[in-house]
Amino acid sequence: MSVEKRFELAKEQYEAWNINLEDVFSKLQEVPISIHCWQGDDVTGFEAAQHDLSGGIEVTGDYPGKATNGEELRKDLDKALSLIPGKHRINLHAIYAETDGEEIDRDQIEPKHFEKWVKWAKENELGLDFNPTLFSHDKAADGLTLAHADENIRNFWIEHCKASRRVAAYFGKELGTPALTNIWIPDGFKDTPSDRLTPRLRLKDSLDKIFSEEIDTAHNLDAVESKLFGIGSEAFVVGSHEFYLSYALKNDKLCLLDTGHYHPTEMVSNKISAMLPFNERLALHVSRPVRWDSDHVVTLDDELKEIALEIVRNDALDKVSIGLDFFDASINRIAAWTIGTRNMIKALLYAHLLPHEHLKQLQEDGNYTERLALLEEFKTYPFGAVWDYYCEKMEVPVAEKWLEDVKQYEEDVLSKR
Ligand SMILES: C[C@H](O)[C@H](O)[C@@H](O)C(=O)CO
Ligand SMILES: [Mn+2]
Repeated sequence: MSVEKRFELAKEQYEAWNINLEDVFSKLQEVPISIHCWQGDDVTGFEAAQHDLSGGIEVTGDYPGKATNGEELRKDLDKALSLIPGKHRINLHAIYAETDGEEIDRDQIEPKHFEKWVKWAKENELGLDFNPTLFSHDKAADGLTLAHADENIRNFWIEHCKASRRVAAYFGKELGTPALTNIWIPDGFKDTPSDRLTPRLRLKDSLDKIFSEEIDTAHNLDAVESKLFGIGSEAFVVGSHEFYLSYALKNDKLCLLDTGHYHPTEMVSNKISAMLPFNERLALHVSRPVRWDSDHVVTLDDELKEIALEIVRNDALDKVSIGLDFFDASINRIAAWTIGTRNMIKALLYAHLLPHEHLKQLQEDGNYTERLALLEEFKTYPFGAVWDYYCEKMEVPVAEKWLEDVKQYEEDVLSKR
C-alpha cells in the first residue's frame, strides 16, 4: 500500500479525535532542533594545538571516516540534514574555530574564526548556537576552570566565555536568529570535598563577570548546564542542578537540562512543567544515558516521548530550546545524527497526535481509568503511517530508505578519508 493510502487511513482515525494532521505538520516543521556538530568528529575540534578529550566525558569507538576539518564536517552535516525533515540549527563548540593553522588560544577567539560556518549557515538557512569549550586544554587539566582556586586560570576561562558570547552574538546578528550560548564546565572533585561552598561562590563570581558584558538578547541568549557527576568528578560537581537553577532564575538566564545529567531514576520530562511556571525559557540537551552519562544516540524510548509530550501539551514549543548531545564513534556518524534527530522529531510528532484537551479533562474529572486506557491505546494508533507521510511531504527518505544514502556516502566519501 502506498504511503499516501496508509496516511489517508491513519488520518481518519486521528480525525475522529479532532486531531488535524495538516495543522500538526505545519507546527512541526517550524520546530528547530539544535543539532550538535561534535557527533561528526568525536568532540575533537580543529584547533592547531590539539588536546586529548578531557572534562570527564568519553567517546568510545573507532568507526572510520570521521571529519577532520571544517569542510568535511559541513559536508557530513549537509548529508545528515538532507535526511532529516525540517529546518534546524547547528550547535558549535569553540574548538570548531577555523584559524588556518594559526595557534589561537581560547581567550582569543573572534567572530572571524567562524566566518566559514556563518557563510554555510546562511546558504543553508540554518541558525547557529554556541558553546565555550572549557575542557580538552592544559588550563583545565586538573578538572577545574571557572571555579579554580587560581585566579589566573579563572580569568583565562572568564575571557574565553566572554569571547564566546561575542562570537555567538555575531552568529545571531548575521543569521537573524539569536544564538544560544551554553556554558558547561567540568569542575568538581573525585573525592569528598572538605568545602563545597567556596568553589560554588567562585563559580557564581566568574559567571557574574562573564555576563557583566551586556549583549542584545536579539542576538544572543545565555544558558547554563548542570551535571551530577563526571569521570573524575564522582564525589562533587560545582555546577549542580540546584546551583544553576538558582543562578538562571536570579539572573534571567536559561537553565539547560541535559537528560544524561541526573540520577538514573530522575526524569527530565518531570522537570519541564515544574520549571515552566517560573522560567520564561529553558533549554535541553537530549541525550541517552546508559548506566551513566554515556551520551548514546537518542532512541524513541519512553522518556523521549514523555519529554516531547510535556513540551507539546503545555504549549511550550517556543519556550523550550531543544538541542541534542550525544557522541558515538562506534557507528557511522552521519547515521548517528540522522537516527537521533529523526527520533527527536518523531517524538514531537507522536506528542501532537494525542487528544490533549480531552485527556486533561479526564484527569480533572478524576477519570483515571479512561485516562490510562486512552494513553495506552494511542500508543498503537498508526503513528508510523503519519511519520512516513510527513517525511515524504518534507522530501526526505521514508522509513529506513535513508540508510541507502548513508551507505553510498560512506563508500563515496568517508571511506576515502
Ligand atoms: C560536548 C558538550 O558540550 C558536553 O557534552 C556537555 O554539554 C555535557 O553534556 C557534558 O557532560
Ligand atoms: Mn550536555
